[in-house]
Amino acid sequence: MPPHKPYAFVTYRSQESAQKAHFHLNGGKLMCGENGVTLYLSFIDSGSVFAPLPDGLLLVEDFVSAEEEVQLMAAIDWSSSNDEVIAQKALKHRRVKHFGFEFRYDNNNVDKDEPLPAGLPDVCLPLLERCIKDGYIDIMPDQLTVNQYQSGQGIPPHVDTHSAFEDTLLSLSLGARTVMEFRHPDGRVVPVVLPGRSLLVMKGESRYLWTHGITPRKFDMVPVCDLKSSTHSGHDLETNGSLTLSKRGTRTSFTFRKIRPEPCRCAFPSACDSQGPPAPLPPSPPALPSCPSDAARLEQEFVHQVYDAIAYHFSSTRHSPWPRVCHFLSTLTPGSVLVDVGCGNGKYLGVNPEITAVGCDRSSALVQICADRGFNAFVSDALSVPLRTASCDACISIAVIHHLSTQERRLAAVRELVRLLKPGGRALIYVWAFEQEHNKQKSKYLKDHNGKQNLIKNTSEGSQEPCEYPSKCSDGACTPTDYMPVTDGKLSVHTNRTAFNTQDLLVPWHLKEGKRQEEKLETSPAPVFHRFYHVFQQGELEQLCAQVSQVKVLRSYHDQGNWCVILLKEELH
Ligand SMILES: O=C(O)CCC(=O)C(=O)O
Ligand SMILES: [Fe+2]
Ligand SMILES: [Zn+2]
Repeated sequence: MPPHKPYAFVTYRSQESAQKAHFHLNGGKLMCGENGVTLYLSFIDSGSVFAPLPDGLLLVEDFVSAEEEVQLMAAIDWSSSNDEVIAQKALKHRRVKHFGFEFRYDNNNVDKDEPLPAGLPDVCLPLLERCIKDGYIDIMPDQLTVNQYQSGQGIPPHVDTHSAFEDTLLSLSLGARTVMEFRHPDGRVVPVVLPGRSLLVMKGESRYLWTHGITPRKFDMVPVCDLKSSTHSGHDLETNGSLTLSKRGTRTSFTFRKIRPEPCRCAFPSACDSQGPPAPLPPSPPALPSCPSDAARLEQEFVHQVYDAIAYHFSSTRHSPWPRVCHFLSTLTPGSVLVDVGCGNGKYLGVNPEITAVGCDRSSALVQICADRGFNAFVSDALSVPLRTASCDACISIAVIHHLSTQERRLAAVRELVRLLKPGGRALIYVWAFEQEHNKQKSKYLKDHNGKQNLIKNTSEGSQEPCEYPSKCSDGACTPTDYMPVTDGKLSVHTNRTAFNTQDLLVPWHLKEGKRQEEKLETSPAPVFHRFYHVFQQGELEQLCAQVSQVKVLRSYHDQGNWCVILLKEELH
């Protein structure tokens, strides 16, 4: 049982006995004291802990002796603040010192023309020579970053900038054991136990494609065999496959890197800043999905990956909460539990301070932005939210369900929202409307659209993406069949500020990057990403909700280019 955590891990010898325990214990009452407690069980896959290391990753245990460890630690003077000599930064999560070149966390790069006066400390040279002799690296590193983590501190998942450093990264761990997580873009996670005095060599795929990071926490779950001294080898029967907790202490790491003089030419362009962002235009637009796995793939590529890539820019265009959503939130009674499914940057999570608001989003980059703003948010798919049935007084899902690519999945998303609601609870859903003009009123965006300036903007506050009202639709005579996907079955790419002529489409997002990238813009155009949308026709959202049992549509309305419903979950009789 991790200290101060309200849960425990239990390991079973076989899957059958684990299933049996789950069946008999989950939801059961345990009498203790007057009230008793309810047990909730869920399966945790410990498989990843025993997964093979990512390609190109090598862990060399006992790379330095205990004496060398002492010498290396002593060589770092944390009290000095002489920025002329070495760049020292007190980062929120850990202490950092740079030698050779400063690594700048504002642009994630190094000033290659401005070496620091102090090169690598002399004590490092013997062990670097050993690295060359043993074949861990080919060239002598010229940059060193020393990180010091107290128990509970960490470093966010990242790939060391390709254009800044050559292939091989060496990370020497000193002091306390910790766990570093490697994540592949396909979702695989491999925790790697780093004992003190070990050397981690990251090359190839593990360096270029997988992110590495240390989750800030005070205890790690580690295989029992990793706690034994390295002289005791062999996984005996008792401990084979068992996990235990390892308490974190202070860990100091020396990361040695070689500055890269030329742009990176690695074989992983999707993660390579030298080789630009992924193909700006889909070479061949995808077709509407014909099976569930196609649908999931389409959304993965044309929704999830895009939001992760544009998260910061997207968030900077989403600051004002929409008034009618705020009004809904203000009607919730104090103490209500609200979940915002697809919460984006969390702009609705703080609107009503008298309720408990929790957000979730598919994009971990957006969830990170929520966390940075002090909101409760977690990564989750809208089709499977890890919250208990009937646990929420209210749900909102604003501009989310239109990103699902089949009717079944949009229906499943509504069902999932309703599942979360307590009987008597209410849900508010917004989806982007095919009709951008309602009751002869253009959406706010269209009214605001009066100059070239707006043309480069992706969005305006109060409305979704630009769309001029389709002239042939203005009499309301269009039927759904007029707007089926285009000819060859491929999705069409929507041209901003032109009429929708189909309900299923790809909407471009022109990434406007930060200052550093603006400089780059002079030579290369802003990258364009494409998001899948299914824009809803009048009545379609209500029809969808009508298929869900135990819920009724309290109200439906058009708000600034969106169709909206408020649902009420009925009491069971
Ligand atoms: O602490 C470590 O081993 C890794 C540090 C790291 O990833 C970095 O500074 O880029
Ligand atoms: Fe790193
Ligand atoms: Zn690269």
